[in-house]
Amino acid sequence: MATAATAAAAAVPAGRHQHQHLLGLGLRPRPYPHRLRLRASVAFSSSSVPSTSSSSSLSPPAEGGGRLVAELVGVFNELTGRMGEGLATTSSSRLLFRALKLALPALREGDGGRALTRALAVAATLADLQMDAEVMSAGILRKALDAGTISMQDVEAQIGTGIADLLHESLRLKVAPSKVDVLDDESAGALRKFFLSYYDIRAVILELSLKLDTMRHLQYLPKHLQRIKSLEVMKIYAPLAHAVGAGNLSLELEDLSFRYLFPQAYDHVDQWLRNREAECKLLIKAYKAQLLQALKSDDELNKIVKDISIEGRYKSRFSTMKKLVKDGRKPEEVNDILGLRIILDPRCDGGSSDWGARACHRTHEIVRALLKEVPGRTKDYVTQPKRNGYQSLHVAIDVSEPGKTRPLMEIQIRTKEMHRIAIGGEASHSLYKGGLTDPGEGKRLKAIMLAAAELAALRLRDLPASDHQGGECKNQAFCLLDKNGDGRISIEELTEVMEDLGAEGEDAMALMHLLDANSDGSLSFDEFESFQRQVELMRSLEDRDDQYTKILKDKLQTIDSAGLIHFYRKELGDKLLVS
Ligand SMILES: Nc1nc2c(ncn2[C@@H]2O[C@H](COP(=O)(O)OP(=O)(O)OP(=O)(O)O)[C@@H](O)[C@H]2O)c(=O)[nH]1
Ligand SMILES: Nc1ncnc2c1ncn2[C@@H]1O[C@H](COP(=O)(O)OP(=O)(O)OP(=O)(O)O)[C@@H](O)[C@H]1O
Ligand SMILES: [Ca+2]
Ligand SMILES: [Ca+2]
Repeated sequence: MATAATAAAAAVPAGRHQHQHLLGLGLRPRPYPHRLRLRASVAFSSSSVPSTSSSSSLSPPAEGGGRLVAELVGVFNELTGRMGEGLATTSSSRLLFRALKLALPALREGDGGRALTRALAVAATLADLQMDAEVMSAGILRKALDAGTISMQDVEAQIGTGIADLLHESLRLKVAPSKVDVLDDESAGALRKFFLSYYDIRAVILELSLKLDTMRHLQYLPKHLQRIKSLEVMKIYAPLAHAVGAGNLSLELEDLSFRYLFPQAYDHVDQWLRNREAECKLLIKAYKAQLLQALKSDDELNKIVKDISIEGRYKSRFSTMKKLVKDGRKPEEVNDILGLRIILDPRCDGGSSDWGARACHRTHEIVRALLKEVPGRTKDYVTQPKRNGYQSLHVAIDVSEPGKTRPLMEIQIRTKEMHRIAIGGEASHSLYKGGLTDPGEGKRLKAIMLAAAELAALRLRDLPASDHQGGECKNQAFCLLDKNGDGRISIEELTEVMEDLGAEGEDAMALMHLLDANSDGSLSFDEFESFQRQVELMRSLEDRDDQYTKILKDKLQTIDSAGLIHFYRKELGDKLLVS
């Protein structure tokens, strides 16, 4: 309903500052298809140091070698902060630190300065996919290997055979598609199955992340290669990503290849979706908040469920295009451009499925009372499950206002158990969209993934333990630099890491001089932490500047069309308050 939408938009906690920086380094988890922006280097020009940071411990570190250490520490913190819970253990961090020390100097010069940024973005993609440090390190090292700046012997000697094996496996995968002459549906399907059956699943995921990197930089390749690579991605890698459960990665891969394969159609769909995107995303957020509040305050529903969550999404370019060509509908007739999914947790699971059905139907009543349901487009797969076992209740909602037509919104209502089946069971999304046809195959795939994860955990356990035996490490970067574990970073320890990074020995002296606030010739924990804070500050400043520019641009674009000027003012005002 028109007024409900506007009121709900205004009710969203708009000004809440979104800086959930991971260790303050300017990177926060972002869902695809947003690009990751990882800076390869930190700018330490004195002009970017804020006037408030004039104390000696916050003065800028030395150029050259100091900058390299700052970069190593910054990147290391950023990546470990991004890793899934429990994955950044001490031994896995050591591995990542070693890989970064080997790869950073090798990548810094490559590809006009882009090589390092790209390698780090690959590692960040892998972290978002919950991969461990071994796979992330392999991602970074693969980019250095591809650039020809390090050899497999370097990896084996300096990092270890576990990663070298993973890299060998990923290099074997890389050439597999070229062994198939004709990429028709049949051979593409066979190739996808081949990947899943014969390769370490972690190498498959690594290859997918590298493909995403290639696709994000396709503009640098000649046109014919753009087409060939896009076709490969569309036929093999995007469905493969669906099949391994990396749904968001798959959507971005699809959209990128769609863009290069069918530029005109892409432009058409892209423009249509882009024109509505900012407003629709705000509406998704607003309806989500409004619905959650209404559902949580309904007594009858509360008797049946103990928890309610809602997910929202805006439809991707390629997925929309498929709907348009399927039966020639217009974009405004596609009923799930905006999507919400309500997931209910009934108080009584188990035996009586009746609780789940009752919860879904009560939720449907509340939705109906609040929003404008499009007649004849409701599908109740809760009462009548699909043959594959899929259960969910779907309604289409008209979110237009007088004089302002908008795309339709789909609301899916399901219980946690129904959701589990839709995601991983026999009605799984990978079967529904990922090109797998046999349910048994889905199960086997899951088993392979679990086994691979277990193996990875074992391998990491076998790595030599940290030098800091026993004691808890409060700051992983500090502990890795303080090799002898005496609680201070000595000039010898600093020189060693700087030489590994390709800097001169004297640079270590210069950096020590800058950071050693009490001039006792070594870096204490506190001195190191203030250095780290400075690295973080630099990164977040750059990021914030970009962010403000973007916010302003977005807001100015949408203010007229959405008529939500007060909402924007409030949001923008609050954001600018944070300095
Ligand atoms: N995981 C999974 N999701 C499904 C399945 N069937 C439907 N869905 C989800 O439910 C949505 C709507 O499906 P339906 O209600 O069958 O509608 P449709 O025929 O695809 O779309 P319209 O013709 O536009 O109404 C899909 O877009 C999926 O998100 C299934 O078997 N498994
Ligand atoms: N109504 C919805 N609310 C929240 N998430 C949704 C909704 N519909 C789909 N999704 C999720 O969004 C992602 C992209 O789905 P997409 O819209 O491309 O396909 P789909 O809806 O699953 O299938 P179809 O192409 O048949 O519509 C998937 O992870 C899917 O589970
Ligand atoms: Ca859909
Ligand atoms: Ca020491």
